[in-house]
Amino acid sequence: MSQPISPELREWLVAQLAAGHSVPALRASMRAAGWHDSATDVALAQLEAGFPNVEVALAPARTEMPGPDLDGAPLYLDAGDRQVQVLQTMRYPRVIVFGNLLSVEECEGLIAAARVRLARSLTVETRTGGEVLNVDRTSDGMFFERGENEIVARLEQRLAMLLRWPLEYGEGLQILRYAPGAQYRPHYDYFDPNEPGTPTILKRGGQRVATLVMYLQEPEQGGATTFPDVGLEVAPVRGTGVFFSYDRPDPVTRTLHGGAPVLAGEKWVATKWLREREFK
Ligand SMILES: O=C(O)CCC(=O)C(=O)O
Ligand SMILES: [Fe+2]
Repeated sequence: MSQPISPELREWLVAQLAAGHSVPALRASMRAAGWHDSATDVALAQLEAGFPNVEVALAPARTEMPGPDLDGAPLYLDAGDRQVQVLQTMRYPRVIVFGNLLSVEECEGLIAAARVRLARSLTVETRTGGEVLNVDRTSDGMFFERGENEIVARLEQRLAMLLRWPLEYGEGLQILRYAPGAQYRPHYDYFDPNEPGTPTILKRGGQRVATLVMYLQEPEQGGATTFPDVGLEVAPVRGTGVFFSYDRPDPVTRTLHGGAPVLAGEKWVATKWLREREFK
C-alpha cells in the first residue's frame, strides 16, 4: 500500500519543479540521497508520465485501500469458499486480474436472475445527481440489492474477504449485457469532484475507491476491458475479473477504462464498486 509523502517532501518537490528541475534529475538526486520511498516513486512516475497537475500528483493519497494481500507474490488467494488465482498485476495504475473468481453455475445464475430485469443502462448523472440514459454506454443493465439472493450474498462475502474491504462498503452488484455493437466508452468510475451533483452522491458512502468487473459470459469477439492510458486490454474470460483501485478522484490514477465494442456474441459482466465508507 502506498504511504503518503510527507508535507515537507511535497513542498520541496513542488519547489524543485517550479525552479525548473526535471523529474528524471529529481529522481536521480533523491536516489543518490538514499530515498527509496514507494510513494515518492509513484508521484514521480505520475509527473514523468506528463500528468499536468503537480499538486494532485503529490497530494497525500488515501492510505487505506481495498485490495488483496499480495505479500509474498502468491499465485492463489484464499477467498473463504474459493481459491482465487492471481493472473496479472500492474502497479500503476493498480490493476489485478483474477482467475477462478466465480463458478460457471454462479455466472449462469446471475445472468438468469438479471435477464428478466434488464433495462437500457442508466449512468449516474453527476450534473444533477439523478440518472439518465447515456449514449456512451450502449449496454443494458440492472442492479441487485446487496445480499438480494443466495448467489449475490455468497459472492459479496467472497469479495469482501478477497479485497479486504467491508461488505457494507460495497454498492449493490450491477449487471450489464452488451449485444453485438454495444460498448462502454472510456470513463472513470469515481465521481468527478468538479460536477455540481457530486456532493449529493457522496452523502451515501463517500467516493468510489475501487472497481471489480467480473465476466459472466464471454462474447465470441471483442468486448475487452481497456485501459487506454496504459494500453492494457483485459480479455473478458468467463469466471475471471479485473480489479482496479483509485486512491484519489483524479485522472492521475490512470484508471480511465472502458468496455470495447462487442463484435460478435454477447458479453455479460457484473460490476462491484467499493466506497470509502458504508453504503447504506
Ligand atoms: O464492461 C466492461 O468491460 C467495463 C464495465 C465498466 O467500466 C463499468 O461497469 O463501470
Ligand atoms: Fe467503469
